[in-house]
Amino acid sequence: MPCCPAIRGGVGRIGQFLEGVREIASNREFTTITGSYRGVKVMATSTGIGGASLGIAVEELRRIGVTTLIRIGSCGALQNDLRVGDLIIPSGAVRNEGTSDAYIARDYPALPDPLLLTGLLQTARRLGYPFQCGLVRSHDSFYTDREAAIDRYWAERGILASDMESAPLMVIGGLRKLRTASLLNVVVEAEGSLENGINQYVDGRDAAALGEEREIRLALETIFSLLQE
Ligand SMILES: O=P(O)(O)O[C@H]1O[C@H](CO)[C@@H](O)[C@H]1O
Ligand SMILES: O=c1cc[nH]c(=O)[nH]1
Repeated sequence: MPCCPAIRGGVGRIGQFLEGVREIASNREFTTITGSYRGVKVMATSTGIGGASLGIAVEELRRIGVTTLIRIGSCGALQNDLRVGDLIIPSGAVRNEGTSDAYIARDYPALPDPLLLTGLLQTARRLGYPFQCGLVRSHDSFYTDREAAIDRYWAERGILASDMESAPLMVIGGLRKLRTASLLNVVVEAEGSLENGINQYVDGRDAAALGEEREIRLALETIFSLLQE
C-alpha cells in the first residue's frame, strides 16, 4: 500500500489508501491532502471537532469548487447491539447542535444526499462490510451534567449513535446544494467509558482501527463507483 508517513492523524491514514499523495494546506485543525484512488482524484480534509469548524471547512471547500463531501468519522453508540468497529451509515441526523441553528430553524431536516446514501449502502453490501443504517444525533458537548439522561432519551427513541458533525454537514449540504453523506465508526459502546473509548480505544483497539480502515475504503469505493455510472 502506498504510504505518506509525514501526514499525521486521520487525513494521513486516508492518504495511505491513495497514490501520489500531496499535502496542499495545513492550518490549525485543517489539513488537506490530495491523491488518487483507482485513478480518481480525491481530496481529504480534517475538519476538527464539532460543527463550527466543520462548517467553516465545508464552506471554504465549496468556494474552491468541491461539490461532494463524505464525512469519515467516529461516534459513540447509543444502542446496546453496536460494538466498537461497527459501521453506521446515517440516513439522517438529529440537530442537537448550534452550527446548523446558525443557518436555519430546526424544521429544516438534516438528511444526506439520496444518491450518495444509496451509493454507500450498495458499496457496503458489495464489500461485505456489516453496517447499520439509521438516524444518529449530532451534539456539541460531552461533559454537561445531563449527558446520561440525554443519551437515554435518544436511545429510547431508536437513535443509533452520537457524533458532532453529521447534522451540520447535512444541513449545510442541503442549503448549499452540495452532495453530502456521513459514515461513522463506533469507538465507544453504549454505557461505555467516553474517555477510554475515544482517547485510547482501550478494549476495542483493533476493532476501532479495522472499522476506520473499512470506512475509508467504503467512502473511496463509493466515489469510484458513482463516477463509473
Ligand atoms: O472522529 P471524528 O470525526 O473527530 O468524530 C468524533 O470525534 C470527535 C470527538 O472526540 C468529534 O469530532 C466527534 O464527532
Ligand atoms: O461518544 C462519542 C464518541 C465519539 N464522538 C461523539 O460525539 N461521541
